[in-house]
Amino acid sequence: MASAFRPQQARIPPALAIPIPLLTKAIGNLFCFIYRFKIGLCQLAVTPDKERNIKHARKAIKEAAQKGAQLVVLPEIWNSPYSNDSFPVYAEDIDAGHDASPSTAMLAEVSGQLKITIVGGSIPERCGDKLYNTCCIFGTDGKLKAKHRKIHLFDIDIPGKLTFMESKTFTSGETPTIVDTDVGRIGIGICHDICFEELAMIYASRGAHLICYPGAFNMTSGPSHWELLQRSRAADNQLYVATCSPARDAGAGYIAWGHSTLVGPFGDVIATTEHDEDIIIAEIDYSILEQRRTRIPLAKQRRGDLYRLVDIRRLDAHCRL
Ligand SMILES: O=C(O)CCC(=O)C(=O)O
Repeated sequence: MASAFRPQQARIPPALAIPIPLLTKAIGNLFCFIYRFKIGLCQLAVTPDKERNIKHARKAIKEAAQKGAQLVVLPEIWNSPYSNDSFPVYAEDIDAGHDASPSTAMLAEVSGQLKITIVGGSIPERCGDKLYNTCCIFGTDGKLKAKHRKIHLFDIDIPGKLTFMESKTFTSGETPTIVDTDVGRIGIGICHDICFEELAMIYASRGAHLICYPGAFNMTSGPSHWELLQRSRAADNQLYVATCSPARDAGAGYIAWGHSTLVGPFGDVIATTEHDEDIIIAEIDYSILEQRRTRIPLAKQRRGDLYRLVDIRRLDAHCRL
């Protein structure tokens, strides 16, 4: 989709056109992350066979890396069917080591082996007597960099259409998560977390370049809200937004909408897909963030004298703030 802001329409003096990208690249290098890279969004078919799901995800991650992706994102709940009956059965104790968590063991192994960053979708996590919907982020050294537990659980009741109560099994996470990686500063949300703009605003105020939302929207809210919310979070906050959904299985109890997408800081859809299995490979260029923020300086224009976002709790920050 074409961006609404075409370079030839810009009113920036020509003399500034070269220094801004150069300057921002230099700043990027200073903070030791890659400024321009490919992202891979693996829209995976998920089955009741956990072992198969893990093997299948591994294969997709390798394929994305072979196609040049330095950051790979997986879907929400990719190792288990999306159902309250399945979550306790498929849950893994992530903190108890690789034997107790074959799904994250695979992510650790493959991220280190391929030297890529992985935003590992989400899996049901068991911690004591609680279950969480948890995303693990792995660095290029294969180490777990951060863990995000879904903050806003998906409880919905639309009579005749969809009733789902995630809170029947999951406990909500208590901390927003922002992490410094080799591919920039990334804020993490899981699916319904995307509906809450305050979370995205906090990430933007803490310098996020990109927000990744593994998500499994459905046939009710998917058509009306999925793309709208991604574009809104990106345009409001002048950053990249990446989403990754499971592929649609029309026979499943919960039918995912699909349509994994990368949105740019202009609110423009850079790459997307339909509902079948797919691997999207697309380019991210952080110099565009500076361009956007310089041309429309929302941060400077914000009226802190009239309204203000209050950051009540400290972020679960795995970055240099
Ligand atoms: O917010 C929505 O409409 C969908 C959210 C969802 O499917 C989820 O959080 O799993």
